[in-house]
Amino acid sequence: MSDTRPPQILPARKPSQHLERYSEADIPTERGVLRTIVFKDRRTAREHVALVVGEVAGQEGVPTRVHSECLTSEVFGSLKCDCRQQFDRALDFITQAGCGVVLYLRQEGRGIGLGNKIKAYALQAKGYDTYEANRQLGFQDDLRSYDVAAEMLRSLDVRSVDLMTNNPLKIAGLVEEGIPVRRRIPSRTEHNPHNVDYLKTKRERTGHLIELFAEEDTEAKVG
Ligand SMILES: Nc1nc2c(ncn2[C@@H]2O[C@H](COP(=O)(O)OP(=O)(O)OP(=O)(O)O)[C@@H](O)[C@H]2O)c(=O)[nH]1
Ligand SMILES: [Zn+2]
Repeated sequence: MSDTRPPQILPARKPSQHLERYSEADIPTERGVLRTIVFKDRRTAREHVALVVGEVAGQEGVPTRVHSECLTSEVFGSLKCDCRQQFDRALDFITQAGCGVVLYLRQEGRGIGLGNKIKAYALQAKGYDTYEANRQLGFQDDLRSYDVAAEMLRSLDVRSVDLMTNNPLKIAGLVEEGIPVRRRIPSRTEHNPHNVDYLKTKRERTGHLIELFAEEDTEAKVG
């Protein structure tokens, strides 16, 4: 039977006046070479980064992670969240596939900033969960937006993405900004005594599609 639905017309988008593609270079890393492209947001002066492997321009279904900065886990080794694991998994994936993009967005603490995230952690130590702590500080649960990510992907001429995430709101956010998401690649997360409540809260309150694995499971599988 023929499809009688009208063709889907996507709104024409003007090139961004806010985002400048500022600099790029190849960086050798322990996983291989990452093409590193820095974008500057003129509104906020924030520098966002695209890490690119292989040829992504004009491609459909490019393996992509849209990652939000988490200094505490990525640099300090905090066990309170799963951000570093997700970031490492994404870099593993694109370097092993020989193709893909990891966007590193400077929206620390789901957009509230580092200082406020640490205030939220202090409240969590008193028993508030991750979202209640944000509310206590006068913030919404999640202040992130995906317009910058969409602009970066358009600048790279990525046509559609296979998105590495467990967060349905992230998929919806990108689609809303005009980036077709062909499918979701689940991001495996191991829990520990410090992050298990955080992960369960994300699953219950914002519908994160998290399958919880104990660290021992992974060790058993890897070992
Ligand atoms: N405000 C606040 N931010 C947190 C907390 N724990 C982690 N974050 C931040 O949450 C963000 C996590 O972002 P993502 O890695 O994109 O994770 P996500 O939205 O859960 O989705 P996926 O990882 O894609 O499944 C980072 O910016 C962290 O700094 C917390 O307890 N409070
Ligand atoms: Zn984190």
